[in-house]
Amino acid sequence: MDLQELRKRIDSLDNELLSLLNERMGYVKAVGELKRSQKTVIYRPEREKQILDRLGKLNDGLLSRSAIEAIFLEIFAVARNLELPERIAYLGPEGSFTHQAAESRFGGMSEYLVLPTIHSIFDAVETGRARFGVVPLENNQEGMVGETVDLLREKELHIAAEVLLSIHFGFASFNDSLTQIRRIYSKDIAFRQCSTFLREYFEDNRVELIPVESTSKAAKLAFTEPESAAICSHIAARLYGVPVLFDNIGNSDQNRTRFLIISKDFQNQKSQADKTTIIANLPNTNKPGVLFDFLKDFYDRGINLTKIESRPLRQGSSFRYWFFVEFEGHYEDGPVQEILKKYGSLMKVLGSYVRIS
Ligand SMILES: C=C(O[C@@H]1C=C(C(=O)O)C=C[C@H]1O)C(=O)O
Repeated sequence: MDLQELRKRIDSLDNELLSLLNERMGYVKAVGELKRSQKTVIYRPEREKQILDRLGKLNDGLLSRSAIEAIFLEIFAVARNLELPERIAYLGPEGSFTHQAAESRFGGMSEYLVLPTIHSIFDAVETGRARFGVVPLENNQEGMVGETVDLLREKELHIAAEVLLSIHFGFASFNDSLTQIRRIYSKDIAFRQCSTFLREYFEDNRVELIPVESTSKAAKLAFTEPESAAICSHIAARLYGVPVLFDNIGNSDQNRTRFLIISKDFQNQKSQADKTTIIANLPNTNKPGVLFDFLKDFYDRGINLTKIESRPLRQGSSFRYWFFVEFEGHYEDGPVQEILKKYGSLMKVLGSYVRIS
């Protein structure tokens, strides 16, 4: 087949794809109307996961699983926008890893609200300025983002979904010679994650490491200030046009961050593989074994705990704690319900959502 013929066939398939996509959107619109009349939520991550799993199994062509996901996640995002355009708030500025996480789920066409702090994202979702918020929860090298965890306990919001993102840092600057650099901007967590690189290249040195709220703000500062550099995402360096001098400078190339999509709603149905997040205020007794008993409740029911983290209660000058707990399963599962009933109001369920591995 010559080029002309190949392109003719591609054109004809594109025509079919377009008409099929429009037909699909017709059904999506009808689903949207049903949801509106039943006052249920638009975003159903568990249904999207089911579609991706089914297509992944069905697929025997040239497309990889991640290619199918990329294409269909964009189709879902466009579909949801057609059902009801929903604004999404994320931790900015543009080009942050949180931006990347938000786009991976809500696509390039959604309306985004870019906010400067995690707190402001919770506020935007709480007041309805945004339907969803995207916030970082934990990094697999550094642990939890305290502000997110504490706000999850404080506010009446829920977790709709989780997103996992590989974090690759670059070193960006207009100065080609490292000796000209006096200041390096980044998030404090990123300085720690790139400590080996910093020690190796700025060992003797007189550089100042200046923490800022986000790595994209760091890129912006590296763009405006001479004698400066940023440790930031590629997407941020590109956004501000700062050349990346060294790529992938993290101590570990297994560096991943887990983000949460928060919303007011709490309606995810069960999928094949769910995770549940709860806040556990354990009974305030001085008796030994309170935490042990709680953990045993999970062990006895064969529920796999995936995380337990203590956080300070901040009650006077005491050293007392509450627990951020995650486990496999849905909050409606019988054994989970037994535990929740046993502890009553001491437990707060933040959400059950599709587990991403
Ligand atoms: C159409 C729906 O709404 C949204 C869009 C989906 C889609 O495009 O297939 C799937 C789930 C929802 O996030 C639905 O719930 O079925």
